[in-house]
Amino acid sequence: MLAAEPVSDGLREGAAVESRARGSTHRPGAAGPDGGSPTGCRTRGCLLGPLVALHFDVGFVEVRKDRVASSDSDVWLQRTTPPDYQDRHLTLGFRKSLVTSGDRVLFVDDWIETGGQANAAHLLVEDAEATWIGAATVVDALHSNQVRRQLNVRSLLHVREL
Ligand SMILES: O=P(O)(O)OC[C@H]1O[C@H](OP(=O)(O)OP(=O)(O)O)[C@H](O)[C@@H]1O
Repeated sequence: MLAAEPVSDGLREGAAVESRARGSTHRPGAAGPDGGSPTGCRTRGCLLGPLVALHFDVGFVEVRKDRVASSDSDVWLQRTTPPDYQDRHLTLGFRKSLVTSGDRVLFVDDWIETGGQANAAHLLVEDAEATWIGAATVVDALHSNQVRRQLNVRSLLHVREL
């Protein structure tokens, strides 16, 4: 869906600035059309996710990173990532009640590099017995084609274009 949109100069420039800010190897942060629920990793993913959700008039669910246990009694689904681009093992999660078996989920983020966070989100969607549509990112910096295929990643730009 995002890949069908023309890439504006502003978007390309924004991604390039982000790339420079993080160094040449890194980047800038989940979501669903057609009745699906966009999900988004804070913080950048949480800027993009709601915009995509508004565009498709569907719900948005934030994927929280390393959530601090709160006082509420809600049940959370949580998964720990494999090492991400910063070699971190992050615990990602969302309230169980927010994603259910009838939902179709598109993961929206600004950047994907190892695919660690998107992979954890994929497992969370499976835990919720919902359907994973794929991952839509602004920049694809994946090194592995296997991850791209497995998670059905679609991006506006490849990191080589920055
Ligand atoms: O493919 P991976 O290796 O998992 O990396 C991708 C993630 O890394 C960045 O988020 P970051 O953790 O830097 O936080 P941010 O969302 O606050 O930018 C990016 O926004 C993705 O969420």
